[in-house]
Amino acid sequence: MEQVQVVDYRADDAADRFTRSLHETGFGVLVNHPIQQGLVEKIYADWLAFFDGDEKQRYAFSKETQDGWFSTAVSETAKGHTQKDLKEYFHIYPWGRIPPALKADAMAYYEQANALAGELLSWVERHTPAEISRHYSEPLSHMIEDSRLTLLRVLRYPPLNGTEPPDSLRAAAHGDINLLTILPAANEPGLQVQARDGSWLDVPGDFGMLIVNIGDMLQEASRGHYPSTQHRVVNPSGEAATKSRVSLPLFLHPRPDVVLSERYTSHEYLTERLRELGVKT
Ligand SMILES: O=C(O)CCC(=O)C(=O)O
Ligand SMILES: [Fe+2]
Repeated sequence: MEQVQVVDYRADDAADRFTRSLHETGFGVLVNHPIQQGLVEKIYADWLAFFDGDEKQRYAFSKETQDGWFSTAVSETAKGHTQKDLKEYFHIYPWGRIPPALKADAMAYYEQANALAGELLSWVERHTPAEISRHYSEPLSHMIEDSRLTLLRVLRYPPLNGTEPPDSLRAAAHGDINLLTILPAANEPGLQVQARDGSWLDVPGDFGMLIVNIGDMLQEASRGHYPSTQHRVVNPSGEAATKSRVSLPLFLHPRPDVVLSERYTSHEYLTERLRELGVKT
């Protein structure tokens, strides 16, 4: 496949190069973007401490609302896989439960990332061929306006101790469900994307970069023009296996009533996929 491009957000041709990378690989990476790296690093440090402590026990996730802490025992099994991922995570919604001491920074980040996402969606829209975009039921950036479902996930992949089931990965190969995902580079490597020939390539992820990928809902709405590419997080070995990995994806979700295609509204699509993941009844 073509390479995932690293694009300077401030360049004149940024929108063009970035959306071409999304079209060709499902991924694009930004540097010199407006998200504050200091805020990201503070969130990483504070949440690593949270996951190391006991307070998380009071935030067990709700199947109904999907907010709160998902322990390693309940974490997702990627579609088509049998082993659970080696991860725990916390789902943050502006209306949801969140430890009070962590709330202000998380909300500040949510606002910044959501604002940037709106702009990136308008880049995506502007660079969609007319024969595709005429099928969008509304402008893409409208689809996320006032959405209560856009989700900030703080992920913690614990150190490995050698007792992990064989074949289990930090995150098994999967496509994201939502429209677009915005992901600051994690504190440790491991994220890979699948090429058309089936091989796995490292996603550029120097500290400070911002990784963006297409989700299944945008693939559905764009009739495949923007592909939702399989990606995964591989297990570290040696010294790196003793370290936790933390990452912070924002999953942009449309309002539930948004029509994605003739087959699906966004609500129908999400419900079907959460059932498959085993986190909803
Ligand atoms: O942790 C990462 O780098 C990626 C996480 C991811 O792909 C996901 O949670 O959907
Ligand atoms: Fe993902």
